[in-house]
Order: sequence, then structure tokens, then C-alpha cells
Amino acid sequence: MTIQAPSSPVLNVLRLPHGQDLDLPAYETSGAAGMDLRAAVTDGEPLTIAPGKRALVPTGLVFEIPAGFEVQIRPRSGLAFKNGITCLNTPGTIDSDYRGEVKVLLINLGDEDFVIARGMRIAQMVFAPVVQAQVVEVSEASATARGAGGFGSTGV
Ligand SMILES: O=c1ccn([C@H]2C[C@H](O)[C@@H](COP(=O)(O)OP(=O)(O)OP(=O)(O)O)O2)c(=O)[nH]1
Ligand SMILES: [Mg+2]
Repeated sequence: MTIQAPSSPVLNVLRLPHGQDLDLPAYETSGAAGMDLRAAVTDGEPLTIAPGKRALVPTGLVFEIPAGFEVQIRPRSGLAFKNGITCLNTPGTIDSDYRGEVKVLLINLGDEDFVIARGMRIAQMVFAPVVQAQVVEVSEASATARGAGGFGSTGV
């Protein structure tokens, strides 16, 4: 059972014709951060991703993300661990003004063909707040203790 705060923001979801019979994304456990996304590939025509190859997998869903939020598309650890399947552009970004079909860019880093059947849970989505910054150009960056140190400058 999912326990959501009464004030939870609303994500409107449109199911496209090829996604009509698929379950809507849902939190699988009460404290889940992500909701799984299902593959809206054609029934009886599974999509196969060969080792080293990638594929853009349809979800059959269009989102209306409220302003001030985004959706991140992330891999599922089980598919990554067992099959070497991950999202190539992880985390994928779904902008709040995007009204196209949400798609999942998977890559097969395993050594066997990976077969995606209709309804398979291929990735997860995290609904998250975002803040848009004002970009202001300056002539000099302020001094800090770190300065330009990075990429391991503090040691292991
Ligand atoms: O995994 C993803 C990533 C993106 N998108 C969609 C929603 C997102 O709002 C749009 C643009 O994504 P992004 O900004 O990452 O791609 P881009 O290469 O910068 O394309 P654009 O020029 O359209 O912004 O593509 C997906 O459906 N799945
Ligand atoms: Mg972009």
C-alpha cells in the first residue's frame, strides 16, 4: 500500500492507444522513491537488444508534469545486475513542458540478447522538484578554500 501525503503534487498521465491495457506507473512499496515504467512494445513482437546495442523503448505514456518538477528515468538494479541492462542517458530527464511520449533509452551491457516483452518493467521514474536558476554573468569568481581543486584533490 502506498502512503502519500495529502498534499502530494498531481502527475496527470495520458495513456496513448498503444499503452491502453498497461498498468499505470505506481509505487510498488509504501516508501518507494520510484514508479516502474512498462514497455509498450507490440504484443507478440518482443523487442530484442543485442549485446552492446541500444534501443528507445516506448512506454505509451504522456505526462503533464506540474511546473517546478521533473521526472527522472533511472535504471532498475535487478535488470542491471542480472542482465547488464541500464539506461544509457541515466538519469533521463523528462521536462515539465514535454508532451511527447515518454521513452526509455536502454543499452545492453551484458553478453546475451535481452528480450523485452510487452508490459515488462524496464526502468523506473522518480518525480522530483527542480529549481530554475537565474544566470548572471560576473567578471571574477569568488574565492573559496577549495578553489579549483577537484577530481580527487582531497585524497582517497
Ligand atoms: O530518457 C528520456 C529522456 C528524454 N525524453 C524526452 C523528454 C524530454 O523532455 C525530452 C528532451 O530530453 P533531453 O533534454 O534529455 O534531450 P535533448 O537531447 O536535450 O533534446 P531536446 O533538444 O529536445 O531538449 O525528451 C524521454 O522521453 N526519455
Ligand atoms: Mg534538452
